[in-house]
Amino acid sequence: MIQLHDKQFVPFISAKEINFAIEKMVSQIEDDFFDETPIFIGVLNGSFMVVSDFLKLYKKPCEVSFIKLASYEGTESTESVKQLIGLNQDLTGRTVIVLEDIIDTGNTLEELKKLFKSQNVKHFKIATLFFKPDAFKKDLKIDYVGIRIPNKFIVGFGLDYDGLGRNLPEVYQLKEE
Ligand SMILES: O=P(O)(O)OC[C@H]1O[C@H](OP(=O)(O)OP(=O)(O)O)[C@H](O)[C@@H]1O
Ligand SMILES: Nc1nc2[nH]cnc2c(=O)[nH]1
Repeated sequence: MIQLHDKQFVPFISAKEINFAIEKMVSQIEDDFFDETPIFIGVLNGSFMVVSDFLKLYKKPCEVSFIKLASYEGTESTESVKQLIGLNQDLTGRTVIVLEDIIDTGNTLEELKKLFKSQNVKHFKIATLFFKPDAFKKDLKIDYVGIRIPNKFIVGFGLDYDGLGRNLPEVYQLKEE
């Protein structure tokens, strides 16, 4: 068990399971886009670890860039997604694959779809390491999912609780009171 600020968390997903899920996503995307040079877009802050591990395993030509969006405060979604750093690159005609650490309510995903709609890309795909199907409220497609998880707050592997926990190499779940 670990303590971050006022809350306790229990081990949930090991580093090995995470690596296995990322390997699976890499091989699906390599197969689907073997004749393209995709540009992977990480959504900061949370995605930095999944982007890093994903790219180390991706063996075909590719590019990477980041945008910064945020909606979560404490352990709750705020419903309003703020764009803190935008796109600074022409994506016309490109294959764009967004890499997310987690899709929860889908508010961030909806904002991402809006953001990229006007960009005239060739393909636009969404890949997420973690997905909470029971929290997802949108009628939007998610193209690649690493691990489906229950609707409970998690930390580690890039995900934080009020700033702490992003550096943990495995994932922990909020302990029931
Ligand atoms: O589906 P949603 O309910 O929108 O949740 C998903 C978003 O929540 C997290 O970001 P957060 O807003 O916590 O910002 P951070 O990445 O800087 O921690 C995560 O990185 C996703 O972008
Ligand atoms: N740390 C963290 N951030 C999130 N953003 C959306 N869902 C979550 C979650 O379960 N944990």
